[in-house]
Amino acid sequence: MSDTIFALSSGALPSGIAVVRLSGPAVRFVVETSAGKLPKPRQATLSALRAGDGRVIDQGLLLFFPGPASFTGEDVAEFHLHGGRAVVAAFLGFLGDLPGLRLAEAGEFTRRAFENGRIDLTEAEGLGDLIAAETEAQRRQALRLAGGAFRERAEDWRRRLIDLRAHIEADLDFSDEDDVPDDLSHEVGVGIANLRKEMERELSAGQRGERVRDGLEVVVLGPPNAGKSSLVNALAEREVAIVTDIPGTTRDLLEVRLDLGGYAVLLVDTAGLREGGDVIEAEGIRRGRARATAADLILWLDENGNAPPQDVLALGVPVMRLRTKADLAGISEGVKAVSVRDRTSVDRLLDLLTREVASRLGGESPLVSRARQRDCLSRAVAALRNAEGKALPAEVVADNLRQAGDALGRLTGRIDIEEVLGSIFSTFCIGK
Ligand SMILES: Nc1nc2c(c(=O)[nH]1)N(C=O)[C@@H](CNc1ccc(C(=O)N[C@@H](CCC(=O)O)C(=O)O)cc1)CN2
Ligand SMILES: Nc1nc2c(ncn2[C@@H]2O[C@H](COP(=O)(O)OP(=O)(O)OP(=O)(O)O)[C@@H](O)[C@H]2O)c(=O)[nH]1
Repeated sequence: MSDTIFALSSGALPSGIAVVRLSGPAVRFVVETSAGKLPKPRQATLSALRAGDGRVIDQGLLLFFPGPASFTGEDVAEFHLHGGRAVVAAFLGFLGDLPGLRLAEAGEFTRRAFENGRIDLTEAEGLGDLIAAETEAQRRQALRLAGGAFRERAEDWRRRLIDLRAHIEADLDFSDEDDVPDDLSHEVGVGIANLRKEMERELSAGQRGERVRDGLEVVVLGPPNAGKSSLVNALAEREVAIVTDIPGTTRDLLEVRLDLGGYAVLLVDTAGLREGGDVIEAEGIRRGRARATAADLILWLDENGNAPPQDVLALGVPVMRLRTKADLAGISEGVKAVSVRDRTSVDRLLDLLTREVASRLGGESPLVSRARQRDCLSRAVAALRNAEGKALPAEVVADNLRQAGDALGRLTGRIDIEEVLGSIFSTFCIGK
């Protein structure tokens, strides 16, 4: 029999209310011990909540969700206590002393929901993302995933794969007659190609999905003293980076998270690019370049409005050029100018960046939003491609369709994923 797990599911103490959640076979016993009796299922009930020795810990609301129609599929209870440290400590102490009860690990409630078939792995990932979401686009995307949009899609694909395999079986049965198989194999070929195209569309939308989830990476590059750190501070509206008039001040990479119009952006300040300087600075420059290689956008800053050097352009990353310290010189043509001494110019730049980010990441929330999902779907697509070759033996086609189905099975967690579960759920909060 599994343990009964419990955790403080609400946030930092003290708080107005604190929610302690439990799941498992001992829940009925715990509720009866603490509240005296089981309340009506799913109805908030006010009760004196007692410790094992009968002393009242708090007056709180209690909810009981009998399994299997609960979030985890097991009996679940929630105690809504006053969010004082001593209240919560006393209550958790009471629970910890009961036999068969232990504190939940990170994500363990959701893991049980998954293991009991209440949700699939993409929904679990969506719930994790929903709790981690910091921007509107992240929230929308996570809610769609948590609501089962990807699961439904994957289930539809899987049903169609099974149908196609059934057609092929029929094809094999007809193999001694010459007229029927042609029609069937044409139908099967079209079915496979359609599936593959739909999956490819989701994969390509998923590039956006991963950027929405992880944040679009914008790396600030430019010569020493160009005003990079000053601009990063101005964009972030706080003093995150050290600013001095000494060239070579910034040595390590500095990351700032921005919310631009509901999209997460990771702004990375780097060491000014130059020859010479000490080993620390040189390492900083190396890191800046390396980071820029994988960036989504480079902001190239130069106080004279000069273009970036060839090796920066050669990275193949889109570059936005900015002339800094615009308060010091006249208007320059062609290059956008900004001064941290002129808030209007910084706000204009923020608007410009927001439009750029929105145009890249906007649109309906994609289903694919992390590498694991992309890998599974890519494998399914690869298997379908292998099934599409001309004049392949039916057995080979069928085997590739089976492999595509297995890849979808790993996506939704239906098969063979024990080793990835730990890494997925360990990033969750305790109590989720
Ligand atoms: N107090 C509280 N608020 C919460 C949660 C919770 O567990 N407790 N949630 C937790 O994540 C979210 C809501 N999600 C939930 C999802 C499923 C079930 C549940 O019991 N499902 C049953 C019955 C559904 C029904 O009555 O229609 C089921 O799926 O069979 C409960 C909450 C957000 N807010
Ligand atoms: N007048 C004026 N001075 C600025 C502006 N932006 C930055 N500065 C000054 O330029 C100097 C260098 O600024 P930083 O932001 O440290 O430049 P950086 O590019 O990060 O420098 P490194 O770390 O050396 O690469 C500081 O003295 C800033 O106060 C601006 O818009 N106008």
